[in-house]
Amino acid sequence: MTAVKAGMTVGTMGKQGADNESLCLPLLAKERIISKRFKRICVFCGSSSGKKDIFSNVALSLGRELVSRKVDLVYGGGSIGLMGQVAQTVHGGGGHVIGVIPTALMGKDLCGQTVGELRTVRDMHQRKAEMAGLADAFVALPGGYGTLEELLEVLTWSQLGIHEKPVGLLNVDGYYNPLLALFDKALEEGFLGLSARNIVVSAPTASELLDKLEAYTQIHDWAIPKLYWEDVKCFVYTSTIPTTLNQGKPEAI
Ligand SMILES: C/C(=C\CNc1ncnc2c1ncn2[C@@H]1O[C@H](COP(=O)(O)O)[C@@H](O)[C@H]1O)CO
Repeated sequence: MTAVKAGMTVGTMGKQGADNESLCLPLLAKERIISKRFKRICVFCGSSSGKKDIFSNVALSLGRELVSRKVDLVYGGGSIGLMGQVAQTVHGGGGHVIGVIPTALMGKDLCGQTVGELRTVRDMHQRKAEMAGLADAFVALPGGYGTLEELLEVLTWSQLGIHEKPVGLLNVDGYYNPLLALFDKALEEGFLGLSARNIVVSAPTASELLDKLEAYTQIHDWAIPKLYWEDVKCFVYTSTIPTTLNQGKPEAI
């Protein structure tokens, strides 16, 4: 049997085989769509909800989309703002949620009531390494400094060849247009190469963005020898952080 294709369903493949796509199509609306590529996606997003309803609406739709594609959520562990809305939607829909939170941010006053599996880490650096190592792709919803910092780090690491995981901007109501314009300016002024500019995938809706991320392949115009990055452990990853589920035993990812 060939690989599962985007939009193909497990039930469909079982009944008819993967090669007959035309017979599969009528079943798409009824059955769950399975992501062929991603087991977990890391979502960076605001610890606030923003002023417009559309930010929350798209956060909820991203959560539902992850559930329907059977993709687990990795995120910053808080239950406040858009972070909480995505996490509660995935958890409430039966999806698996992994929150990664520094000890200092734990506690209901700062991060709210968390859902799913919680991994506590030392600091913000360890958190980003943990989140990045766990995920197969990254999505940034609207957010502030924290979101932008997380986004720019995974973009930079992709540019340097440390990982090849797709990175997507959920450009809700044009929120990221100024940042995309700045990336275009950086390309125009010679601070970004074309292949680096093309790392950024963006779309206005969750389903469109996830479809684009599924189809993404990275094109390098130059290569850094892999060996050079051997010491960067976080993308070649085995977690040893005690979790609420493994009760302190190291867990191979
Ligand atoms: C100090 C404040 C809230 C702290 N609560 C947070 N809980 C969990 N994770 C957080 C929190 N604040 C930031 N993060 C991480 O950064 C991203 C959101 O930051 P933004 O500045 O709101 O965009 C998010 O992805 C988290 O990983 C009160 O300000």
